[in-house]
Amino acid sequence: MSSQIGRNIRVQVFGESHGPSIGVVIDGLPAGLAIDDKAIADQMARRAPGQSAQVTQRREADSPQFLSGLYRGHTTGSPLCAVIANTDTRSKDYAALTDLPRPSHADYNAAVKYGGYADMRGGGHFSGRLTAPLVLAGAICAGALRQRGIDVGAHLIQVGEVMAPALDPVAVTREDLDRLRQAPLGMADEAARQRVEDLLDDLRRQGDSVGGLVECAAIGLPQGLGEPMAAGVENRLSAALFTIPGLRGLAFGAGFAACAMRGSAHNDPYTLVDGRVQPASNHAGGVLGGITTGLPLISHTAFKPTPSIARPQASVRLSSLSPESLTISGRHDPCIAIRAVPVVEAVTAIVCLDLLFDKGGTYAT
Ligand SMILES: Cc1cc2nc3c(=O)[nH]c(=O)nc-3n(C[C@H](O)[C@H](O)[C@H](O)COP(=O)(O)O)c2cc1C
Ligand SMILES: C=C(O[C@@H]1CC(C(=O)O)=C[C@@H](OP(=O)(O)O)[C@H]1O)C(=O)O
Repeated sequence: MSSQIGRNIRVQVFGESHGPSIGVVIDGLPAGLAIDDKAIADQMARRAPGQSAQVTQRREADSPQFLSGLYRGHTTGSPLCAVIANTDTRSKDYAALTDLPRPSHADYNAAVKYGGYADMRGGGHFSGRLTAPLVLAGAICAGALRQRGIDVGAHLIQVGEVMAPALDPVAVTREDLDRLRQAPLGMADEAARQRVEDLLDDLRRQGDSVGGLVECAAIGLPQGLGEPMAAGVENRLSAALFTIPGLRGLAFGAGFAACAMRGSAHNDPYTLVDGRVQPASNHAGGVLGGITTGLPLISHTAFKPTPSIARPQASVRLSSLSPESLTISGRHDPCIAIRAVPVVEAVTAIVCLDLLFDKGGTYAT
C-alpha cells in the first residue's frame, strides 16, 4: 500500500479505523515552525465524526498525541509523528461484511487483493477515518503557509441537486475563507444549507445517501510554482487529493464546463494591476502550463454518495457464492462530501507547502 503524499514534505498516514490508533509521520518540515494547538484542534473538529446530526454518530475526540518532532511548541526538524486514538469502535457492525461485501465500498476488492488478511473493520485502512491524520498534517502546513501570506479554504457548493454559490475566482479574500471555515456543514449560504438539511432528513428516512461537490481556493501563492508536464501543479495536487476515499472527480478552474465554451469566453485576458501583468479572469484556476499564475488556485472535487446505505442491496455470499440481500446497519455519513471539506483544504495546504519547498527548501520560519 502506498499511503504517502508529497515530494519535499512527505506525509505518511498509517493505521486502521478499528485498530488502536491511526496517525501520521511528516518528514521534511522546517525546524522552528510554531505549532498552533488551537488551530489544529479547530481543523480536527471540523472533520471529526459525531459533531452534528448530519454526519456519522461515531464519537472520537480526535486529539493528537505527538510522539516526535516537536519540542517546546516548535518543530525540531526531525520527522514529526503523531497518533490519534480510535476509541468508539463498534466492530460487530462489520462482522457479517467479511462474507457479504458492501457494494461500492472496498470490502471485496481488499479481500481479494490481500487474501483476507486486511483488517476491514470500519473500512480498515480504506476508511474515511484515515483522513483525520491528513487534516492534522494539513493544519501544520497551513500554519507555515499563513506565515507567507498564503491561505487555503474550502466549502461545499453542491449536495445532490442543491447548489450554493461558488467563490469569486479572482477576488476571493482571506476573510471569505475564514467565513467558509465557520460555516456549518461547510456551506456558507444559509438558504442552500437549509435545503441540504431537509434533503439529508429525507435521505435518512429513505436509508439512502448522496454525493457532493467541494470547491477549494488557495490564495496568495506566488507566480511560478510547479513545472510543466508530469511535475505540474495539477499533477501533484491530483495525486494527493485522490488519497481521499470517495473522491470521484477533480477539475481545475472552469474544468469540465470549458468543453462547452468558446476560446474568446474561456481565455483570461492579461491586464496591468499596479504595474504587474495579471489575468483579468481565472478560468485557468490559477495554473497554466503546470505553473501557478499568481491568481487563486481553484479546484472542484466531486464525492460519490456514501456506499454504506441502510436500504437492502444485492450482494453475494462469498463462502457459498450465492446471491443474497444485504442490509447494512451501523453509523455512516449520509454525505461524504460534508466532512471531506476540511480534508480537501488540508491536502491542498500540504501540496502548496510542498510546491513552495521546490524552490530550494529555503523557507524562513
Ligand atoms: C470523511 C469521509 C467519511 C466517510 N464516511 C463513510 C461512511 O460513513 N460510510 C461509508 O461507507 N463510506 C464512507 N466514506 C467513503 C469510503 O471510505 C470509501 O468510499 C471507500 O473507502 C472506498 O473508496 P473509494 O470510494 O475511494 O473507492 C467516507 C469517506 C470520507 C473521506
Ligand atoms: C470514523 C470516521 O468515519 C468513518 C468512516 C467510514 C468509512 O467507511 O469510510 C465508516 C464509519 O466508520 P464506523 O462504522 O467505525 O463508525 C465512519 O464513522 C472518521 O471519519 O473519523
